[in-house]
Amino acid sequence: MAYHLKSRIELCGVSQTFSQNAQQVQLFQDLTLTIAQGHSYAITGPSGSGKSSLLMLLSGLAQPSTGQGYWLENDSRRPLAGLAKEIGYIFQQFHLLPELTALHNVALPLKLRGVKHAEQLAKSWLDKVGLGHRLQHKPAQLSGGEQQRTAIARALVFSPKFIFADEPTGNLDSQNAQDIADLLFACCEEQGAGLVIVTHSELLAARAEQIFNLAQGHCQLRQSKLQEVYRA
Ligand SMILES: Nc1ncnc2c1ncn2[C@@H]1O[C@H](COP(=O)(O)OP(=O)(O)OP(=O)(O)O)[C@@H](O)[C@H]1O
Repeated sequence: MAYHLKSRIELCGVSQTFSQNAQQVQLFQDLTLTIAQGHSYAITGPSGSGKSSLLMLLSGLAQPSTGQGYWLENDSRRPLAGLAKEIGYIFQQFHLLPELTALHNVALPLKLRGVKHAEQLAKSWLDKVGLGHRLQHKPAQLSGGEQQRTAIARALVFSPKFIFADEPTGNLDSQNAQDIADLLFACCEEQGAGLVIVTHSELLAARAEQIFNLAQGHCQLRQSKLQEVYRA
């Protein structure tokens, strides 16, 4: 795939500060990072170092305290907030809609995009994540791992350009974890999605083309199998 055809996400000189108990906590400062469609990335680091917060910034779901995030496509450079319809996000806490069945949770992003046969497609994705027998169950009637797999099906069902996954295998046994990792990396390799995974699992991180480590406010490239280097 040619360099200029890929969408990219750039964070330029980004800082994130939170107010906690009347104190300012700075998670990271002057962070610059680029990710590209069709490639896979893992973010590792100690608990509380800001990995989930960084994922929210990269996806445009949160705004940095200072600095800018951009979405570059062809010759255009747009604010990251405009990326919302193009991304699949797997939240650490799943965020399934409690009143909807698994089938309707997964069909919802398709319906919002006006896709025909949304429920049929949603069913095929629930089959892929091994939940073909849980279509009519609501989130409260599903185990933690089943909720996680439903959330993964919901994030992948509309072939997003970028997939952001916060601890996507955290609640799964080793066989399910491997199956879900296979599915995520297949979306990256076969459908050309960009994939960013936050994980404590070295096994999962090792499958990504680049591994970043976030610690004490700094994000360092730990390992790279990429030929092309993207710079913000
Ligand atoms: N909206 C917010 N308001 C205030 N503090 C926040 C907010 N979001 C995150 N934080 C704080 O930022 C720090 C980093 O949180 P974050 O969830 O990004 O870390 P993490 O590296 O993903 O952790 P873990 O590996 O335990 O999931 C935590 O101390 C958290 O309390």
